[in-house]
Amino acid sequence: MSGLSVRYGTVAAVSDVDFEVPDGSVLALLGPSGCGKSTLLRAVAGLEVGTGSVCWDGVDLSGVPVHRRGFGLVFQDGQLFPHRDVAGNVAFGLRMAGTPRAERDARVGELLELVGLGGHAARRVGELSGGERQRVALARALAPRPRVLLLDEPLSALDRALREQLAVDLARVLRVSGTTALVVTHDHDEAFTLADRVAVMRAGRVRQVGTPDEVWAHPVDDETARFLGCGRVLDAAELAVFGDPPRRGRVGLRPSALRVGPGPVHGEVTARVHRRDHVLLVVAAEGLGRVDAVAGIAAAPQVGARVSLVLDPGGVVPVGQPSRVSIRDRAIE
Ligand SMILES: Nc1ncnc2c1ncn2[C@@H]1O[C@H](COP(=O)(O)OP(=O)(O)OP(=O)(O)O)[C@@H](O)[C@H]1O
Repeated sequence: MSGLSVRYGTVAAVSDVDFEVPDGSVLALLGPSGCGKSTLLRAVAGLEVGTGSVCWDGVDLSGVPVHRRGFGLVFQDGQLFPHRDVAGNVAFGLRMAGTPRAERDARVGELLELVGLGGHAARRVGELSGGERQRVALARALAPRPRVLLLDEPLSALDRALREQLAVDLARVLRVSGTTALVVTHDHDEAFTLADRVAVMRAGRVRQVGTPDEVWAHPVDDETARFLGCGRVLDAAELAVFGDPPRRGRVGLRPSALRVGPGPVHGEVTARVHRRDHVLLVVAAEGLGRVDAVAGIAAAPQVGARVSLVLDPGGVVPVGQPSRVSIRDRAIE
């Protein structure tokens, strides 16, 4: 994509986006609701017309209609054909392409195995669970061996536990099949599970592109850090209350950066919520203001309790464009 922009009337849904998706890799478009992810995906598919260009292997696709791009699409709700069984759905693209029957049947069997639905070929799609339906939608999209698979929030209609399981399965299926894919999601855990690289979007623009580790270790600005789950972004110098040597620049505090324990900072618990394996507290901390902190479930303090906080340096991430000096320092290290 280069200089890709899409407008709806006065709304600039996508603005001047440039990036490449290397062959065989998975890129996640990650960002809050309304930031332009789906519009960008639809422009790649050819469903929206914008300015700038979308190229495949150096060839501009602007005159190429949706069905001739060779791209597969998977949407949030699968959109299966209700009157066909599972095999009939998966075989659809192959039948349209005139693939001979024996080859079609073999490919359908192979894909159902790949998505964990071996033995379900003859089931009616109306009898499938939401997770099974999305697996069928994925197998159907992969069957004609698309050049690129475009997935728009493929798991968001499912409940959380199923979503996590299916994200791991989907990541495996994409790797095993060597599929080049663009995945839209608003869930950073999902993006980090699925993708080799993540493009973080905000207000129509791509703010940061990198591997999950790079993006997670060094968000490019305060809003990106907050979006990725840093409960608080502050000047590094403010952490001097923990007795650390003063640091420079901005830092983000991940949810686990502060924990209840014998530390130098004191405060009062103003809210608490149970997570799976810990309790997340909101603490009005002296010298720091409102911060998140974690406590073990067994001894988690109640709202109103006085607590002390310990800083885990592993939960503190630098925020902002890496400076030239720090890049050189790192290279020297
Ligand atoms: N058909 C349309 N007509 C007018 N405005 C639109 C249309 N589709 C999207 N928009 C606007 O374009 C912007 C980007 O929308 P888009 O659906 O791409 O965002 P998104 O990041 O995919 O959001 P979500 O995660 O909620 O699906 C939003 O401001 C939205 O209101």
